[in-house]
Amino acid sequence: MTNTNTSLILASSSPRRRELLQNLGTPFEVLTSDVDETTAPELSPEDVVKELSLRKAAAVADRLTEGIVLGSDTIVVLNGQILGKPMDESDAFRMLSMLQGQEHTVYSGVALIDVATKRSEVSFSHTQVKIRPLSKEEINSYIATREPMDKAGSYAIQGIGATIVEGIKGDYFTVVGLPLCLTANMLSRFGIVIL
Ligand SMILES: Cc1cn([C@H]2C[C@H](O)[C@@H](COP(=O)(O)OP(=O)(O)OP(=O)(O)O)O2)c(=O)[nH]c1=O
Repeated sequence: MTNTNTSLILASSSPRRRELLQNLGTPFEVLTSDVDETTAPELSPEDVVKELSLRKAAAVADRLTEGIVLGSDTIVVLNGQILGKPMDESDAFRMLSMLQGQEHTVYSGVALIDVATKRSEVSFSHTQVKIRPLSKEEINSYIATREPMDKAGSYAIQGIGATIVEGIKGDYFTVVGLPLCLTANMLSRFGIVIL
């Protein structure tokens, strides 16, 4: 049963998140806002993605009078170090050099805000990803495709980056940027029932 009376708003400029949310088959609008993505250095990875997901949802919810707003955030964590989106090509090279031959964890947060009641819920999911060993030439060729430039950790599992991922433990969609099983579960508590 799909509830079409409750309007869903995706607070994201990420084309990946839009495509991922379309998989659920429920209608939604996209609204974006600029939020400061800096967080306190002592925060754990799960608290970082939860805080930023809520911040993104709240920035859009503040402009509305009703609807359910969804915000999300994705980070890559290697040995306790958080890798966000690369600033430039040399930053992407630095990240991919660190990630190659290693296992890391991708965290994605999900926040929902009911604008009318101000009720909110925030959660996260994490997935382990193993990147195969890469030569400097391979890293440079990958950066030359431009694919790494707007992705957390400087790779995209759903693109050419699929050729550098040896395997994952956990939910694939968490790596791409929106944990769909978790999102559907949360949406059901806000009146948007997918199945
Ligand atoms: C690890 C990984 C990340 N990503 C992307 C998902 C996110 O778009 C991006 C992480 O940056 P985010 O800051 O989470 O999101 P965003 O700035 O792209 O979009 P918005 O804040 O407006 O919602 O990295 C992939 O597409 N594939 C991957 O394999």
